[in-house]
Amino acid sequence: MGEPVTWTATDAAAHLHAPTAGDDKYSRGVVGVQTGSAQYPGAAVLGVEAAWRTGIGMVRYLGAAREPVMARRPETVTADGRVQAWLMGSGMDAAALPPAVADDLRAALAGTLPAVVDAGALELAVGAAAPVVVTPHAREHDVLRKALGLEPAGAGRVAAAHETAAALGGAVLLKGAETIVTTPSGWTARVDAGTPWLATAGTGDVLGGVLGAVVAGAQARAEAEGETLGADDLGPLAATAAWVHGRAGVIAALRAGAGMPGPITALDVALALPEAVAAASRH
Ligand SMILES: NC(=O)C1=CN([C@@H]2O[C@H](COP(=O)(O)OP(=O)(O)OC[C@H]3O[C@@H](n4cnc5c(N)ncnc54)[C@H](OP(=O)(O)O)[C@@H]3O)[C@@H](O)[C@H]2O)[C@@H](O)CC1
Ligand SMILES: Nc1ncnc2c1ncn2[C@@H]1O[C@H](COP(=O)(O)OP(=O)(O)O)[C@@H](O)[C@H]1O
Repeated sequence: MGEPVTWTATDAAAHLHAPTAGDDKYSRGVVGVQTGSAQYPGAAVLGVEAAWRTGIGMVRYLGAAREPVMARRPETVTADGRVQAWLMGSGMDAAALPPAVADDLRAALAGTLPAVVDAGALELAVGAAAPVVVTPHAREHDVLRKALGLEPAGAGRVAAAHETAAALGGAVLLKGAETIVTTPSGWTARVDAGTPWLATAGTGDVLGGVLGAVVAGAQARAEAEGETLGADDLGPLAATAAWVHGRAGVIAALRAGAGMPGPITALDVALALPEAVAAASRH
């Protein structure tokens, strides 16, 4: 494992791309979203909102929470079709995945398109053919490690996250006050751009949407060059998403407290994403 880099605004800016005159909605990337459930419809709304507000050509929502998603974001497309990356698992309970949903997730993970795998889909990432980036919090990390035959992580978060990435053959974004991102080859970053006000329900679902949009955009650019993303490419993209999410949390908290950090909701974070993206682009 290499020495962890500290991810900065300049690093994030290098992985965020404003549209140009030559772009159209497809060239900017389409993210296919399989999130939410009857139990957790809100997670789907939050991830879709976040993907749109990070900047993306199209969000294709194919999960079980179409009604609330469309009520909030009518620009979302619910028809099946081509995508450049998948976002899956937020707002799903692994123990209660309907068989048809599990089949759809497995089919996506058996393909070649990059996938952002969160919450209820994490264990399905084990053995995936697709390049994956998983986004566990501490407890989900231990559940994933168990599925990989590893012991609980303990205190050494960086080493443990890398061990998980190597065993999985995928990138790992380990959430917490400090976010760790690491890839199978050993590339590792620390991202500490946020605020403890982010410790509120649904902010992880927002992060999933940010990362889905960033990965779909990068895959669209790779495809235009006749290339495709691999698991190691997903590390810097994940660190960028964590930076943007953290900065959006700070912007939202300062807005909520009229200049001093104040309490925020996950939707506040999603609404602050355009300013966070613009803040990175200034570097
Ligand atoms: N509006 C919506 O639709 C929302 C939907 N959501 C969706 O809900 C689903 C379940 O997600 P969840 O992570 O909240 O798992 P849940 O089964 O409640 O917790 C089980 C136990 O895990 C632990 N634990 C939890 N967090 C931890 C952490 N950060 N770091 C360490 N440990 C942590 C804690 O155990 P303890 O530490 O208390 O023993 C807790 O009792 C998932 O699909 C998600 O996307 C949420 O995003 C919220 C908004
Ligand atoms: N104390 C903290 N300081 C900074 N960021 C935090 C803190 N606690 C949590 N976060 C961030 O908030 C988000 C929480 O995600 P997650 O645990 O998945 O919550 P949820 O499942 O409710 O969406 C992550 O991006 C995490 O890094």
